[in-house]
Amino acid sequence: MEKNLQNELKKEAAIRAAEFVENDTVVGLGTGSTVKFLVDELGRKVREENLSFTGVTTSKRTASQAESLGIKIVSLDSIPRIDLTIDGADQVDNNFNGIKGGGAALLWEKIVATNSKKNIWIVDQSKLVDRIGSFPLPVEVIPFGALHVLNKFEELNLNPALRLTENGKKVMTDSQNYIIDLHLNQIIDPAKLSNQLINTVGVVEHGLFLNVVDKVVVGKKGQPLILENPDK
Ligand SMILES: O=C[C@H](O)[C@H](O)[C@H](O)COP(=O)(O)O
Repeated sequence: MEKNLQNELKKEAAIRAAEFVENDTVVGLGTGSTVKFLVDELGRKVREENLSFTGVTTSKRTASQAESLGIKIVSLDSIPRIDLTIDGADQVDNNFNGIKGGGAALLWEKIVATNSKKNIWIVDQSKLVDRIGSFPLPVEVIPFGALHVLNKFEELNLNPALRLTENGKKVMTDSQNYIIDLHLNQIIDPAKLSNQLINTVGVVEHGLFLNVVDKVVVGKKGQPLILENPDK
């Protein structure tokens, strides 16, 4: 999909999802280019429509954008619950399984998501797929011994690659860990892979988000589509 159109559709989904944010609630704010549009829109609503909510963020990037727009941000441990989290995703299948972490924020995103009463994802239509996996699956690993974890993944034919910045430095997450991307093409059994990964010593978390999302707002030509997860 052409970049400008994709951005337009991301923005459309984000603006539609912002309507789900209610006054006096605690809202988890995800990370990424789609969420950036969401945070802009929520900032506008705070300024122009007196929207009042408390935000919990899933990355330092989102926290600084939100605060610069006048959105009140608190730490996760200072609140008893999150009412709703809105986040992006890299791919979503028909069973509402998703891959997240393209922006290296998967660990905080999963912690915030699993402590939220409701989760909404905002995506453009190009991210809806029959089977997830053509987007590389991010795995967050502890730096100590990371190359041994990489070798184990290699032996399991998971096609791992340590994520590097454009300057060739290792990407560091907000928790100071590394990211290994698994180039799998397709994931036949997401639950099995999820168990396998999380049981590998050195792995902190992975980007398979299974049975997490309640609603997906899809930006598509015409008007956004809202998909409800029947299993939630
Ligand atoms: O780590 C990043 C997150 O999981 C993002 O939500 C995901 O990568 C989607 O990002 P974007 O909205 O930039 O496509």
